[in-house]
Amino acid sequence: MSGMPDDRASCEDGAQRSGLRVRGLTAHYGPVTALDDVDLAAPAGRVTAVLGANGAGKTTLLRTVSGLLRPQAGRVELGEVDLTGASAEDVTRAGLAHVPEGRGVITELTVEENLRLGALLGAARSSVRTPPAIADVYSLFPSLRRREKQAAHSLSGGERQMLVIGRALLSAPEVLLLDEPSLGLAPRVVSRIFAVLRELVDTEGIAVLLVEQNARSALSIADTGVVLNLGRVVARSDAATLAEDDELRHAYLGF
Ligand SMILES: Nc1ncnc2c1ncn2[C@@H]1O[C@H](COP(=O)(O)OP(=O)(O)OP(=O)(O)O)[C@@H](O)[C@H]1O
Repeated sequence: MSGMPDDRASCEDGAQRSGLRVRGLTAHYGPVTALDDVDLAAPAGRVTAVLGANGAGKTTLLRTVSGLLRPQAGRVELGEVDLTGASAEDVTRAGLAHVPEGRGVITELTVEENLRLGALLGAARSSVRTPPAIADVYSLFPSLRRREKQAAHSLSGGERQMLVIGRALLSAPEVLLLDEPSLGLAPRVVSRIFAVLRELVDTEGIAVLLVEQNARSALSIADTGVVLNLGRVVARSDAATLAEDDELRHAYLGF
């Protein structure tokens, strides 16, 4: 893809490490406007939470950023690289990993085989960012190591979520897009996954864009939050300020 950085020097210049930026993003499904002129930034080394009720546009935002849906207007930028309208494959190659809602593991493959798929993508990006080893993912999520030879369909919901996050990390992303990673999981499992994410953001400088209906949990690990309602940004602030805003919490965040 034209303009994509292809060597370490361009990365060190900050071409990608500054994270994700979305400007004026507008997306429709036929007559339904799902995103309306959305601006947001997910900087490197930060967790940015995208919050809002059912139908606010959160999933559409991630699908548009990751190239699954073409926007009607606006721009998606990774550092200085314009990814607007790029294919999902080019977006992944540029360093954006999308973990969709619903735990997209390949159930017939073993845990290790699922992880090897991520490692293939990471190998393709190794001139830009050093990918972790599969052993590193097992260190982050020890329960995956215990099940490395098992088919992914035998995993619990929490383990599946760990597997898809692990697979995404192996692709050596600059930006990790996570759609509802806490959905259906026990609070203890959510805390474990969020703690790992926080550590990765702090140590590796990855940018995380975290879509959550569970606003309270999301704000507990996020640096900043953006609140969507009917496809528009209705609030943005640091996480602590959003968590303390009673009016906003009652109107949009459900806690
Ligand atoms: N495939 C689709 N076709 C038509 N309309 C859609 C489609 N997907 C989403 N929408 C509509 O777009 C709007 C935004 O939906 P979206 O799924 O992005 O919201 P969300 O905030 O992720 O909500 P949820 O948490 O329920 O997934 C909603 O009005 C929804 O009904």
